[in-house]
This record gives sequence, structure tokens and C-alpha cells, in this order.
Amino acid sequence: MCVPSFVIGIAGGTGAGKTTVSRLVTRDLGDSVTRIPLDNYYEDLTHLDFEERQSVNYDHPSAFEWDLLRGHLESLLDGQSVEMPQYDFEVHNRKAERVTVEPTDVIVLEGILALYDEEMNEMMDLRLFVETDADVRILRRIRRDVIDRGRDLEGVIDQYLSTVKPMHEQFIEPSKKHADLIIPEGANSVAVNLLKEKLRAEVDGDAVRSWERGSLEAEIDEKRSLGIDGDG
Ligand SMILES: Nc1ncnc2c1ncn2[C@@H]1O[C@H](COP(=O)(O)OP(=O)(O)O)[C@@H](O)[C@H]1O
Ligand SMILES: Nc1ccn([C@@H]2O[C@H](COP(=O)(O)O)[C@@H](O)[C@H]2O)c(=O)n1
Repeated sequence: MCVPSFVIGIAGGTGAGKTTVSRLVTRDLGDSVTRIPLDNYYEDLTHLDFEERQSVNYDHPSAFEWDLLRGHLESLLDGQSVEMPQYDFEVHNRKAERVTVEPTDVIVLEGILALYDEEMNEMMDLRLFVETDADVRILRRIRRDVIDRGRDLEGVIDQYLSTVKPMHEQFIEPSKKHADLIIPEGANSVAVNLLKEKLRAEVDGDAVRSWERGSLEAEIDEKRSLGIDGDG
């Protein structure tokens, strides 16, 4: 049985390029990688009618079923498969079907609030924040929401001003402080190629974990306690 050893979180504002980065860095890894879109863990809103679902704030942390997501990540890390929900943006709800996801060497959790939850963050080996200017993001979002998500222009603008932008400022942007690395402009090729190399090494078992979380802090503390943390 293959037990996943390396978990990456990819956060960032809407349209920042999270999905694109996630696809690019994992595309050569075949079955060794599991991609978990945070969107799949939006709460089941079957109890609301379509109009009510249209007016939900989908950028607030309360829109997600965190317990289910945490449980699924724990199961995958334990070597057990999970039944991952699927999401339909056109109807603002989960689909009826689930997809069986097997444990793999690499797991990528990607979504606006991928770095929001403290317990999830602790399960991650690498935390990334994709940073793209707000004007570029909204232009990308308009195009995508109209073409792929069945929205009209007025609706996209209203939603952006009423919830997407304020929630970005209140929750998404501040989650950047949990990131290990910030990727400017989304799919920039230097960052993508470095990450691809890192993931390939993880899958092949060649990875050097000299960068493990906390190791540098411990080294600095040790030097300080020995009185050798000054210049030179
Ligand atoms: N570096 C880039 N240059 C140009 N277009 C991009 C870039 N990154 C993403 N896009 C496009 O922007 C849109 C949103 O990107 P996506 O990766 O889905 O963002 P997110 O997952 O952060 O919402 C997509 O249509 C994608 O093709
Ligand atoms: N029913 C829904 C659910 C979510 N959204 C928006 O999706 C955005 C997150 O997806 P990205 O690919 O852009 O990261 C988020 O900003 C929600 O507003 C929606 O419009 N409808």
C-alpha cells in the first residue's frame, strides 16, 4: 500500500492561478498524485432552493465543511481511500456522485482558503500562496464564470463587490502569513519548474528533507543559546 508522504496546500485569491499551478506542477506525476480542490468541500446545500443558494457567501470560511475535509486528509495520510464529493458551480451545490480517491505519494489541496484552517496547515509539508493582482484576477474570473460556470456579467460583478472582495481582504489575503513560499503571477515558469523537481524527487524517494519545518528555527535557537548568533 502506498502511503502519501508529502502534502501541499495552494491558496490564493479567486483567479490567481491556483488550479493552473496545481495542474502544471503535478502533470508528470501520473497516479502518484491526488489533487483535492477545496471547492469540492463546499457544504451540501440541498436543503436550500436555487435562489437561496445563489445568495450564499461562498468566500466565507463557514461555507466549507472543514470536518469532512480534515477527516479525508487524515484518512489519505493513514493509507485509506476516501469518497470525495464533487461540486457543480452552475447549481451552487454538490453533485450526487462522489469519486473514490486512493492514497498517493503527493497530495495537493488547492483553494481560496487552503491555508485558512490551522489543523489542515499542520498536516501540510509545503504551503504555497499564489499572488496575482486583483485587476488581473477579476478579469480572469469574469471570463471563466461567464464561460464555464453559467453566470452573467451583472451577477459576477455584484458577487465580487458584495462578498468576494471583502472576504478576500478579511480571510484570504491574511492567510498568506501561513505560506512557506509566495508564487507571483501564478504559473510563473521558474516557480513551476522548481516545484516540479521537488515533487518528482518526493515521488522517486530522492527528496532531501533538509528544509523540514522548524529545523532552521531550532538551529537558530541552538546558536543563540551558545552565544554564536552574531555577525560573522
Ligand atoms: N499565468 C497565467 N497567465 C495567463 N492566464 C492564466 C495564468 N494563470 C491562470 N490563467 C488563466 O486564468 C484563469 C483562472 O486561473 P485558475 O488557475 O483557474 O485560477 P484559480 O484556480 O486561482 O481561480 C484560467 O482561465 C487560466 O487559464
Ligand atoms: N457556488 C459557488 C461556489 C463558489 N463560488 C466562487 O468560487 C470561488 C472559488 O473558486 P476559484 O476557482 O475562483 O478559486 C470563490 O471566490 C467563490 O466566490 C461561486 O461563485 N459559486
